[in-house]
Amino acid sequence: MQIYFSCSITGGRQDQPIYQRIVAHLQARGHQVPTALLADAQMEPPEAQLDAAAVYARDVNWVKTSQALIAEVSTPSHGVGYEIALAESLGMPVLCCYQAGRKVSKMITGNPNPAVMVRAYRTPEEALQIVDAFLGKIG
Ligand SMILES: O=c1[nH]c(=O)n([C@H]2C[C@H](O)[C@@H](COP(=O)(O)O)O2)cc1CO
Repeated sequence: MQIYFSCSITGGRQDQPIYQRIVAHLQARGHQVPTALLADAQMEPPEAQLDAAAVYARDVNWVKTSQALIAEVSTPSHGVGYEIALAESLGMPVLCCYQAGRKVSKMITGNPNPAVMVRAYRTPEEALQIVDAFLGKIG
């Protein structure tokens, strides 16, 4: 399926290695990830060439054409929060995962919607297990 992977850019890139692990895991399972480039360590130079309106239109279209959204929310990000709310409003299944011990907005952790799964992980391997559990639930 097509899965929108959402991760912090402007909010900070310190969690980039886990973004890449999650995207590689999804692709290895045969899923299409239109935002795969955003998980890349070298993401910033090409992406920075695009103007804001082009990024917004592209990403909203990618969310709308995806069957699920997976967000890594350890680092607070306006864009990630927006994308989560957009996917939720479209009735899509959403996974928000984050490293245990990180401070995550109560607007994420307090969401009672059963279609929005919020999970903490302790290791990258556990993050991938959570991704698999989410995929198993929606698949
Ligand atoms: O250059 C960009 N390209 C892009 O696709 N985004 C989208 C995808 C990410 O999941 C999310 C990151 O938002 P933020 O930049 O507020 O951390 O927004 C965000 C930016 C920069 O704001």
